[in-house]
Amino acid sequence: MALISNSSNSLYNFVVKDGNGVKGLVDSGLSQVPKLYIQPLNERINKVDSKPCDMPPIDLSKLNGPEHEKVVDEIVRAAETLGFFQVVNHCVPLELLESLKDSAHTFFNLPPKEKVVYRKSVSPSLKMRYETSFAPETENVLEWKDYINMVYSNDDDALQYWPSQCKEVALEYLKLSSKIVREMLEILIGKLGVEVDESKIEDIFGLKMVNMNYYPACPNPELTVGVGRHSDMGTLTVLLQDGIGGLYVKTEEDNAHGNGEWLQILPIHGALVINVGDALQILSNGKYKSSEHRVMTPSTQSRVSVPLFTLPIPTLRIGPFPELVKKDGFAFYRELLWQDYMDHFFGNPHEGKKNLDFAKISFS
Ligand SMILES: O=C(O)CCC(=O)C(=O)O
Ligand SMILES: [Fe+2]
Repeated sequence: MALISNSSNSLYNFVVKDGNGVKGLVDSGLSQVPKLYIQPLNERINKVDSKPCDMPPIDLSKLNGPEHEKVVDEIVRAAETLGFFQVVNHCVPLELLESLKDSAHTFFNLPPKEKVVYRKSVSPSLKMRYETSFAPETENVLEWKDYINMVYSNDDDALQYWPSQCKEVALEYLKLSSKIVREMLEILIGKLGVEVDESKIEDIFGLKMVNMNYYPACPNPELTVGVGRHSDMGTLTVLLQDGIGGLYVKTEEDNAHGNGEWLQILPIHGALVINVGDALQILSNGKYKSSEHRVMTPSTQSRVSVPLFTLPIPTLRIGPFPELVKKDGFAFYRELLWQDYMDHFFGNPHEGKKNLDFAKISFS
């Protein structure tokens, strides 16, 4: 076991540079959270100030029956208000969801030397990265999370570069949950009343990546955050969370679901969480909401979650759909190259929905 001195610098090196992650820190026999992880008061998550989200999960199997229109309305309404909803009776088998959670635990329980080979600086491919926190180079306080990021380009690369502990299940999950994204996008874009051709829809969610997030149990969970306030950058995210809980979403002021409050997205066995990202908020000229969310650190058991992020392809120019701008009379967002938005997003620590300012048109 490595000895960690109290200096922030050597702690940073141990966790970030040497690739031991928060998991390595916890395994070193930590009884108190180091300063590097203590959040300022306004960023800490207080369970008492939040309530559970009471929106029932949406049954996707009903899209194929007489209640089709009702389910479509539920999806559209959820995307317009909270920007988050849960779905059940989807196409991803429950056994696959279980295997995904198991394989996430298996990967993060590997000894550090087997994980560090995937650090950005040494990984044989940028298609697989093992990281900790979100942007440790620019954050004053680190997030209590390790994760892997598996970017999809083709099956062969995925099977070559993604870790053996999870590559097959992650690939299967990516394919099946991409079908859900496609179906949701057809519904959501269809209801905007705009005509978008087939190839453009493909490009709008053509960049796909599966992450596995690992939040070790923390001795002082109330002082830390698992993930700080942020919105997802892309088009739609499909998220598998385990049964531990801790995902909180902020309602906008005067929202159907609350008034600037934090709601917990309670775990539902077999359900997947779907949420709108910044790209879809921009494309829909603000009609669909990319909500601010964050994750509380677990206290007794480690938590895992597995998001599929879908994003526009980097070479696509993204802006509100022209027919919508015509209908609305103005554009809330400028058109931009998607690669530029991604560079902006990854260059800054999490700070709520601030990234969207990069695309917003100022009316003052
Ligand atoms: O772990 C979770 O429940 C959510 C994680 C998340 O928001 C993200 O990875 O963007
Ligand atoms: Fe997120």
